Amino acid sequence: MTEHNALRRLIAPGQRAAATGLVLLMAASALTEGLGIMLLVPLLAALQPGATGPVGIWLGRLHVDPGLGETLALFVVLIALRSAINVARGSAALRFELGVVQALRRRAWNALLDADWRTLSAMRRSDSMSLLTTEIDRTGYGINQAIQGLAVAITLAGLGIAGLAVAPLVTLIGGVGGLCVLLAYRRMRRRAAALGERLGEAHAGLQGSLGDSLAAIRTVKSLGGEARAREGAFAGFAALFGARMAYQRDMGLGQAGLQIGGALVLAGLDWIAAARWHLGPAAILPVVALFARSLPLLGALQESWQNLAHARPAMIAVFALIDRAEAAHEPDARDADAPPLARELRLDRVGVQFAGSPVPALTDIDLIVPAGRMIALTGPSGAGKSTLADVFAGLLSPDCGSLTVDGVTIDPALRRAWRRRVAYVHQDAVLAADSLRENLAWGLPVDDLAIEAALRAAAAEFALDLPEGLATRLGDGGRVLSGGERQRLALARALLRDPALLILDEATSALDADSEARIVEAIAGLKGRMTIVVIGHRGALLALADQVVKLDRGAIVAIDRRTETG
Ligand SMILES: Nc1ncnc2c1ncn2[C@@H]1O[C@H](COP(=O)(O)OP(=O)(O)OP(=O)(O)O)[C@@H](O)[C@H]1O
Repeated sequence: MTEHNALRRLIAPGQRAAATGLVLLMAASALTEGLGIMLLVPLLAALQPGATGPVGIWLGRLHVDPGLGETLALFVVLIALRSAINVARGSAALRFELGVVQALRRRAWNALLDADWRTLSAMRRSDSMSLLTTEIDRTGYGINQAIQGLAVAITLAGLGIAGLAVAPLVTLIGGVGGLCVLLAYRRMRRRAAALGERLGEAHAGLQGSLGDSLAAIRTVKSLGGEARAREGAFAGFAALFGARMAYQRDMGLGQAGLQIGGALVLAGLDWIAAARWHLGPAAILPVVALFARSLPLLGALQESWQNLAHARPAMIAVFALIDRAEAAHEPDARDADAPPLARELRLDRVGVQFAGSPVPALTDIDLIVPAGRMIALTGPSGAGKSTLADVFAGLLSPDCGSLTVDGVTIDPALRRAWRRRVAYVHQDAVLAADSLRENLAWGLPVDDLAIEAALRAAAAEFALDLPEGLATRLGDGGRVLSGGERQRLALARALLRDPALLILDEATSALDADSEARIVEAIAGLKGRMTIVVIGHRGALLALADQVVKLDRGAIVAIDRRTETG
């Protein structure tokens, strides 16, 4: 993807008007700058009568002969106007940049939230984090540099026009020289892109290493893994340091070359203009002013372009994430309604194979779960229990075969609607750094009475005794709960959704005997009110099930029917 393509994708149609306004402000600023340089001619003429130049000749033809006072006053007005335009340009540029970044973040986050589970589960969390945070920030920086580069290019064009009026030949030579310099720096911009890629990798690596260590900080400490965690993070810090320094060195060298080369060209041109062409001060001084102003601008243009090239890999990576997630978009299903699970849940010849895996996770699964019954999935680790539960939950669409509810196939258009009827309690109950009430309601409009009833049904009454009740803050920095307490809260959260299908993945794995007995009792109370799928090896839960389905290597190897399920 070229800079141009990346930028075109960045500027959403809604932001085109803002972009046009910004370019107009830049043009106005450049115009005042060019006029300022042109004013040097009447100023010099007022100071030294008889000094002319093309501008002086034009003014003569127009019968305009401003005096010193008028010229100086015009100067001040022009500078004041330019300052006002630049203030407006600065805030318009920032608003535009932040608008683009915000739109990009929203789009990327929406794309991730709406992507199907198979795609999401194959993504590395730290990569997505790095893209959503640092890489989008770098993209914003790239936009900022593109804006600055454009402003500089427009100013240079304004100065060029003024130069053509003041000293056409010298300006033409200078302009061609400037273009050659920009072309000569192409290799440097390519290097900047390569270093930008290195910086992106360093960011992602560091985020991965820090994220992994922080997520497992308990294990790190209990297994004495601090040295390993330190080494991993320090290697990430060093990679980041190296990538930043290498780029800075390149930038410094590039700018030094440009300044030295520019000074040589300026000196040469001035010498030719004075010694060979015998031009007077009215012609030479504006040219000197023009070059003295243009040279740093040329440097700034090259710098912005180089910075843009450096940020380009981040833009490409962000768009790759968006494209991947958008390609896996699940249909909205806001208006769709899934069957209520009044009769049965059925799997017909279901098969699942994950990308990159040589063997299928599930093969030829035929299973019927009558509504209101409870089945347990058992089998050795890796047998496919969680994968099968994901298919039941409508998280994973099978590669072959079908999931039907009351005879209706849950196709991609119905998958989200079906998930609204399902509550899934996972092995690791996730609690956010928020109040107990928010953690349970999770956006659902439920009152405190409903929350208390769900807590009781999930054998989680302990939560009602917390000093601040439902307002107690949990999670990071909040109240620390035991694994068993967290799982019971997760069950309460699931029950609040009044699901037609409740799936419990190793829901009692973190519980002590007493808590397990309480949760088993809670689940026994739920039997008949909803259809329940449990994954687990524990005897007490298995004893509750109407069917125990044993899986091995992705296939059903035995079904033990405890009650009449037909
Ligand atoms: N997102 C994924 N990508 C690739 N392979 C996967 C993915 N999820 C699961 N698998 C593979 O599919 C197989 C079944 O995994 P699954 O998690 O369903 O087993 P399980 O019976 O639930 O195991 P456990 O009891 O250890 O949780 C395993 O070989 C696993 O490595």
